[in-house]
Amino acid sequence: MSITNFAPGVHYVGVNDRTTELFEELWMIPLGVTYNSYLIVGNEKTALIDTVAEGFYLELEANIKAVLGDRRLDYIVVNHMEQDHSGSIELLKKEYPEVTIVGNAKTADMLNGFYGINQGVHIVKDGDSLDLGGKTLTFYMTPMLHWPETMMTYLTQEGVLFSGDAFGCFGALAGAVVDSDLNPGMYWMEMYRYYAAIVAKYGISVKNAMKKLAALNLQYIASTHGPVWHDNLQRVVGIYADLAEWKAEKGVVVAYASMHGNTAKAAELVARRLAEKGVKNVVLQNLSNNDISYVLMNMARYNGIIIGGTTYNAEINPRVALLLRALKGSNAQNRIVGCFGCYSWAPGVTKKMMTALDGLKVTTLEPVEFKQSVGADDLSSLNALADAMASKI
Ligand SMILES: Cc1cc2nc3c(=O)[nH]c(=O)nc-3n(C[C@H](O)[C@H](O)[C@H](O)COP(=O)(O)O)c2cc1C
Repeated sequence: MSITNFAPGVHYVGVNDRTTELFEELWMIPLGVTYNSYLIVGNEKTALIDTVAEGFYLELEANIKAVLGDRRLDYIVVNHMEQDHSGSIELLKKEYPEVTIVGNAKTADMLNGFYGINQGVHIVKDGDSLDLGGKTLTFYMTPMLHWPETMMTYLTQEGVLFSGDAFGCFGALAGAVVDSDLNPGMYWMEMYRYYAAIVAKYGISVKNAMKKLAALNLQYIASTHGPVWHDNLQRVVGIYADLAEWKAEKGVVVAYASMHGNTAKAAELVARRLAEKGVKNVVLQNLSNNDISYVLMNMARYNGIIIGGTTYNAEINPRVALLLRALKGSNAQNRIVGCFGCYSWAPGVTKKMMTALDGLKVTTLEPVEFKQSVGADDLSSLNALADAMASKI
């Protein structure tokens, strides 16, 4: 077998994207991203598991043909309809007009809605199988991971779980595909960041999927983004399980936005006090030059969060507001949360900040608000905030 033919009859035919700046036009991907696609060659039939973003079609087609030669492509299995995975279906149908697309009823609705495809679609439901001749694919519905139609496909004979976006991570591949053939070190934080940005809201769906698939004999987890996991399979499952429970290490993320330096100064003072109280994992992040996914990554990793914001035209600083919305949207829980804010003529920003997090299952600390710059009294309040955080995490 070769480095891309990682199990009998299982071929990696995906692509690297090292040119897109923002994944989903939202999240920075300086280490790139992969769009994974897998070709299963059975004794009678062949099946492609997910495709790639449209812009990478020609590379996918070449990868497929390098394996199939003139052989037919019989099925395209669609685990996830997001365009970075479904984007090449239309072009593949032109190349292989007899191909059947396999998905669930929700997939069929999206195939029609996004691409006008409503012929040659085979609908599957939970537990259905497809026999390729010596290769059996079984389909498990795993909705809201992270769209309604997401499902996973299990190849029984080789124990490969094609998991869709679940267990995925940012980071392009450098030649090797399976973790046994590479140093996985760069992918761990990219996995936290991917989860925090894309999956965090759906921790329940992660837990439901894990319960449903618990009895499967997993030799490989082949997601749509990042390496295929084999040697580190249990570690990857453990990371996703911990993140789904919002389990965290002891540490504090201090994230702030400052226009003219006063809030920034307060953030540095809070970080210093946390360190003086023995907190070793302190991360200080300026929201003006940190992609928000890196802040969310640290908030998924550590159990303490302190957010500093200025008043901006009677509202929360827009960058802080965005972070608060993302944190609320990810259904963050099991966290100790504090905030500090500043103003020049109208107090009240910290009340707005804490209200933005209403409903989250988090422990909140007494907020600190100061006028214009940090005075002696403000410093003791900021120290008290840091002391309270240090004692609770
Ligand atoms: C564009 C702009 C809008 C502001 N709007 C308000 C406001 O509506 N109410 C208020 O009390 N202060 C307002 N301020 C003042 C700041 O909130 C205040 O000076 C704060 O200390 C700024 O912190 P910084 O030095 O970290 O930027 C505004 C400042 C700027 C630059």
